[in-house]
Amino acid sequence: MDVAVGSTNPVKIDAVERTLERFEPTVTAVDVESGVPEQPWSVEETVAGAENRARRALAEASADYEFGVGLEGGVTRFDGAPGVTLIMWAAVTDGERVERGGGPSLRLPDRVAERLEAGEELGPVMDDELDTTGIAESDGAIGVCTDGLTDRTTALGQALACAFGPFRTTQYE
Ligand SMILES: O=P(O)(O)OP(=O)(O)OP(=O)(O)OC[C@H]1O[C@@H](n2cnc3c(O)ncnc32)[C@H](O)[C@@H]1O
Ligand SMILES: [Mg+2]
Repeated sequence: MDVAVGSTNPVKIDAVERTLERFEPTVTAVDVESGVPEQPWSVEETVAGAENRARRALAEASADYEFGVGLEGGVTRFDGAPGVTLIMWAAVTDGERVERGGGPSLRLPDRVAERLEAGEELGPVMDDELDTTGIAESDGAIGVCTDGLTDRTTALGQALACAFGPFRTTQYE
């Protein structure tokens, strides 16, 4: 099974390889535009980014690729939940159908939220606050903020499972 992923972030490639392991996929990174701002600020923008990445990755891969996958991180304010919440969405397409799945979500620390409100991007803000380099390409904000109870690879993998699963089961027929 050949899968084209619309990102070159190693954490996203890893999430796809690990989650789809039982299908022994060949996973290829395709550098595509998400078509949304670098820091999506709503569910709508985040889902659209995932979908654009999935469609564009499959379109740019060679013809024998079966699935395009898009993973997108975003932030939003949810009615009924305080603060700014980190969200992540996955999209999978086989070229016709598109399925979407959400990942875990988590309230960001207030000092991080304030900088995002001021227009900054989560990855660089986390690196600055934590004195790390490329945290978005390893444990991610979700790894740091959960004290390692989960990490970005696992969290993105959950979103992918929810978007990919419907292609494998007969429940939606
Ligand atoms: O190369 P791409 O695929 O764009 O990878 P990315 O890390 O930039 O990932 P996204 O564009 O999907 O995420 C949008 C922004 O949110 C940041 N982000 C999302 N989840 C994160 C996490 O868990 N930790 C740190 N930054 C995160 C990310 O670095 C971007 O600034
Ligand atoms: Mg990005």
